[in-house]
Amino acid sequence: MQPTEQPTKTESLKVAVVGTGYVGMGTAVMLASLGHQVVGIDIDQNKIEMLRRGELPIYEPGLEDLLRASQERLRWTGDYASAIPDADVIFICVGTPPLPSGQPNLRYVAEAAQSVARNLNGKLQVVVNKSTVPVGTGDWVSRILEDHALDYSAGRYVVVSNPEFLREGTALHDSLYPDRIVLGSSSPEGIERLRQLYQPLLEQTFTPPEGMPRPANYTLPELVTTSLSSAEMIKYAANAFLALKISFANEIAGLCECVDADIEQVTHGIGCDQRIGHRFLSAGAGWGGSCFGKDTAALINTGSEYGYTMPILRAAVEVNQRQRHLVISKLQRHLHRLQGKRVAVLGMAFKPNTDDLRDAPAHDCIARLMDLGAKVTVHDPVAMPHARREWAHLTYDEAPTAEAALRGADAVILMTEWDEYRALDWDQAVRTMRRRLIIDTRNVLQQLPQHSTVEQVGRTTLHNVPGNEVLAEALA
Ligand SMILES: NC(=O)c1ccc[n+]([C@@H]2O[C@H](COP(=O)([O-])OP(=O)(O)OC[C@H]3O[C@@H](n4cnc5c(N)ncnc54)[C@H](O)[C@@H]3O)[C@@H](O)[C@H]2O)c1
Ligand SMILES: O=c1ccn([C@@H]2O[C@H](COP(=O)(O)OP(=O)(O)O[C@H]3O[C@H](CO)[C@@H](O)[C@H](O)[C@H]3O)[C@@H](O)[C@H]2O)c(=O)[nH]1
Repeated sequence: MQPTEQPTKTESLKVAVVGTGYVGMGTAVMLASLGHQVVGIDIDQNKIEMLRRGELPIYEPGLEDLLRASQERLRWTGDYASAIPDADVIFICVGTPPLPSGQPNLRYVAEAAQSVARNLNGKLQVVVNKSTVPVGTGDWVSRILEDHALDYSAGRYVVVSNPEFLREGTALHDSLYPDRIVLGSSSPEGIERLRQLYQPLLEQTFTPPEGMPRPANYTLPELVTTSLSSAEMIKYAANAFLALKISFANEIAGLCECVDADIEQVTHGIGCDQRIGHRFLSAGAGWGGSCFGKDTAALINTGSEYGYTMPILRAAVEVNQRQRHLVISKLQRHLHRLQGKRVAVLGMAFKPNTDDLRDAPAHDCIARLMDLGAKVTVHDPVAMPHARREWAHLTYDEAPTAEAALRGADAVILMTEWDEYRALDWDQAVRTMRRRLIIDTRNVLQQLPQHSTVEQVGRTTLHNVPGNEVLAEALA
């Protein structure tokens, strides 16, 4: 490493981001917002065309405006040769979806690394792995670079693991205001270059983009530097712990239902202990999304490779599966046989503010309702078009609004806590239902609609306001 090759502290760096999914988009827009010159690369030409038009291929509130605002420092391409040779730092942000075995599919990482390798420029370039990958993958990526670089000279490029902790729906916010930045590498030069890249974040010297102010109580992020393998492990351990925390709340919620305690009161009470904290203790239909299921499976699988069992993590997964089934049990408790019953499902995305359907609890719920012969009507504020493609194997009717979904229904299952559903005039909406039964799997409803029965998670009370004859009949 020649000292002259290291960009100066204040210099804006040239960055290539490989993969323009949630993480690639978040990373690219964040780095452009910090003043770096960024090129995003994807093999999906449709995505590139959309991005060039200033349109987002993903749903993320507020991101489209910020994408347009940083347009002059951002460009998009499908051509590695036009992006990699110039880059000081290259981020690999491609998907690592689960294989049936639980192992993540590393095919996209391998292909991306090979394409990067063929376009390296022979000077010091830092290849950063941001995809979530099993421990040891960073070393493997180094070998791929060695094997495929046209002009390999040892030490000219280095690999750093920089795991990503953003959440979907708040990708850019989480990228700009992180709790920590983890950098794992055996290369001091690699760490130093990334420290320079992230300097505006670490010291919060950038001007917050419009519409995304710095949170009032925000404290500067910690820079955590580790070995490559520790950084890779930090990512999995963090997700596993969060999943575990939710599963723990769900397990306690089930017991609350047995003993007539209220999970909302219980989690508030335990969360006040700063050692525990309030976050990620919301009981509900269980966790889903593209990460928790995939990453817990991958960690358990890594354990198996070493003959090491992970009983706590296995239990967290088991509790999560049970939680999804409980939704239907609650419905059956009231409606018994579901054959021919009309059930409205509000919310398909795995959580609000995203159209991502990966491992969404709503999927299992709809599939089970279909198996049991129920007629399903769904509504989601943004995910329905996506579901037409992704969930073509499921049979359901779409409703244009939540109110329309409830009309004539024997029950409604609130699966995703979109604000729109919180704001719904429930009193009015339930009047159009055949039976006023609400399965609120996210404990959203604060006030009970008139003459209705509301089942929540971790709360035993059956809210049956007298006067609803149809409901009384159904319960008889
Ligand atoms: N989604 C999240 O919230 C999140 C958060 C933290 C970490 N992660 C991890 O980050 C990684 C990416 O996740 P994501 O949700 O952004 O994935 P994604 O599936 O949304 O996007 C991946 C993108 O990579 C592109 N791609 C695939 N192979 C390519 C190649 N050879 N060259 C260029 N582009 C290629 C795809 O076309 C796609 O656009 C995963 O490992 C994931 O576990 C995801
Ligand atoms: O108290 C809670 C919090 C979340 N969830 C559910 O947990 C899942 C995941 O939610 P969240 O963590 O907000 O979404 P993701 O975008 O999947 O983000 C997780 O996964 C990412 C990918 O690895 C990480 O980067 C993030 O740090 C990690 O929070 C969703 O189904 C939520 O409904 C609950 O049931 N209860």
